[in-house]
Amino acid sequence: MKVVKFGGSSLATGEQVQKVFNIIQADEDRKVIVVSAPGKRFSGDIKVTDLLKTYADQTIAGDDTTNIVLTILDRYQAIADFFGLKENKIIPQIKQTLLQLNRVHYPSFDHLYAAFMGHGELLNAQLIAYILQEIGQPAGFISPTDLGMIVAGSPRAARLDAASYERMHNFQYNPDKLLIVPGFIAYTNDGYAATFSRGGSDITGAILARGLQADLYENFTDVSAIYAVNPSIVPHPKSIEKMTYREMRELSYAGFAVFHDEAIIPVIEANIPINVKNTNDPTAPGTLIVPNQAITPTYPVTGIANDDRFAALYLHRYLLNREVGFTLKILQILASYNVSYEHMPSGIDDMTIIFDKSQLTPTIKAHISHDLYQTIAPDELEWLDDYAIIMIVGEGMQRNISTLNKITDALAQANINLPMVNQGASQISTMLGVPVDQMNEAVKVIYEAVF
Ligand SMILES: Nc1ncnc2c1ncn2[C@@H]1O[C@H](COP(=O)(O)OP(=O)(O)O)[C@@H](O)[C@H]1O
Ligand SMILES: N[C@@H](CC(=O)OP(=O)(O)O)C(=O)O
Repeated sequence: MKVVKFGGSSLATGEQVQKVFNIIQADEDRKVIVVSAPGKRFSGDIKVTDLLKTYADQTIAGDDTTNIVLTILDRYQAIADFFGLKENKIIPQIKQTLLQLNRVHYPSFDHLYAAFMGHGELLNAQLIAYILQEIGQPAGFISPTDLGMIVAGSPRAARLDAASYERMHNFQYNPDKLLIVPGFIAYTNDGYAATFSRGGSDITGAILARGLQADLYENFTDVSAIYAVNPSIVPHPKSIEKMTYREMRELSYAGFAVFHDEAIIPVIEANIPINVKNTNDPTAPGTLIVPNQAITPTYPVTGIANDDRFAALYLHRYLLNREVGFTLKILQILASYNVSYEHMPSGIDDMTIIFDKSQLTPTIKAHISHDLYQTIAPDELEWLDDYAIIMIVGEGMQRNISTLNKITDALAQANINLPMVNQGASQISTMLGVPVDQMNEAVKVIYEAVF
């Protein structure tokens, strides 16, 4: 049995949904279908999830929401119209649900955002199940809760409740009927809606693949393979035919937006391969992501990812290495402001702490600086706001120490600053810190040097 996830780009229009139906019908092992909300139809378009965020913003602000509700409804209506469902029950039902969203009391704004934004997937799954039934394909909408999936934690970055897998294992599905499941949204034990982090339909698919014991997790998107580098930076890059879970996890963490980094974890635990495929070119083999030991690398480097969502704090103090508890004091300060860090490369007299910059407001940074001066009295403290990370990843790098030389030489020749180099403990990745304005150039230079 295969769990198959279709991303927002695969469900943006009626034409795209028709391609999805063709794919489902072409393989009878495709039984559990996880759907995202309708995505962008063209460059510059707005995803339904983002329209729902605007609806939530306007609701909180007490603004008139008539237009935004109609804009969202139009996206579903256009898909229904493509299938000729002029007189139907589903569109009025979708409208009712959308209008109802801002009449409910939510315990917090985060709960409100999760409920509004998660409805993009919920309504799309209901619409798709309805259309399939109308065209004579046995299919039914099913809520994640009814499959046994319960989440906890923050409403907009939910975590799976560990007991969910046991419930999912006991779920009996009818092999004659397709299950249409909304991605991204799930519910807590108290019945509140929560979502995974953005792009989280991939996570729903991975959890269901493990929970329902699938043989394969297919992830359909709008590219024919995962490329060795972001195709918007290097045109027509090399495709990756096969890669390991840990390569994918490192690359998706550092910017390969095509697959959510958290979505690797459930499938790793159950050893289920992932096949990333193209809805617009479904016979292309795509990229296969497999257990770590299942690959003999042919190239040292598999992929180069880049992301500019970071900020760094540079701290210098002589004899830092001699002071017991120095790092502990820093971490206590960060924890007191509820700030987590991503990486902390250090030397004998200095260290750099790298953060996801979405956590850092000017006030939080000022408080952290103040507390650090009071507690550890650094000789130098500097915030680097525009900090990008480039992650060079490959199982083959363990046996190829010359790769790093090639990269640093090429960057030096291109006059690119390299304030940080960090070799991951797994030895399959090297992380470089570069200024944001040199990131794209650095990625091109590295790609040329290693491929
Ligand atoms: N290394 C990469 N390989 C392939 N696609 C990439 C890569 N890095 C970024 N992308 C982008 O990821 C996009 C697909 O992800 P996403 O927009 O989340 O799709 P979906 O709508 O199917 O969920 C591609 O269109 C491409 O622009
Ligand atoms: N629709 C949600 C979840 C998701 O996974 O979407 P997509 O498949 O379009 O990346 C989001 O935009 O975050």
